[in-house]
Amino acid sequence: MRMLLIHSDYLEYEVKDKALKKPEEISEEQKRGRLEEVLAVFVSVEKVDEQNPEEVVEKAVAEIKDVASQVKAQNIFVYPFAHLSSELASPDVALEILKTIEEKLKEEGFNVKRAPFGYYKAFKLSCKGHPLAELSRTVVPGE
Ligand SMILES: Nc1ncnc2c1ncn2[C@@H]1O[C@H](COS(=O)(=O)NC(=O)[C@@H](N)CO)[C@@H](O)[C@H]1O
Repeated sequence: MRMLLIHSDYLEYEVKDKALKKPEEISEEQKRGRLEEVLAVFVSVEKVDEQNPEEVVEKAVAEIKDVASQVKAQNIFVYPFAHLSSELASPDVALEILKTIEEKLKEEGFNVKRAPFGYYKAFKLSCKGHPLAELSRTVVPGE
């Protein structure tokens, strides 16, 4: 799994068209979203993650918690992003992993939104620009 973490003044998105034949079913409310003072986490779930989804979720949540505590972010945006890797996991596996990351972060007390899966989306992001505002993390099962 590859993650790009951007500490931002805000992240907002608007769903446009379907990017998969069968994208995640979403409500009218989920077609737009915005969070302020947010740690935006762009996530590419990779083929290798299919070997042990539970482990990779655990590692990803630990990394996100670590960065969130460093930048003092309580709001987290989990954003599916298929452009950080050329070895993508299947959509079904990727969606399940992203949903579980969202759930675990909520259990940890964070205010979490997850952007809809399988859609082209317009988004606006305002990176804060401090030294820890742009970070990347890679987690894989087994190592
Ligand atoms: N492995 C993945 N990790 C993260 N997001 C994914 C993954 N696979 C699919 N998605 C989601 O599905 C959308 C489309 O995925 S995609 O791989 O780019 N596929 C396409 O664009 C298809 N139109 C052609 O393959 C992405 O924008 C993202 O929302």
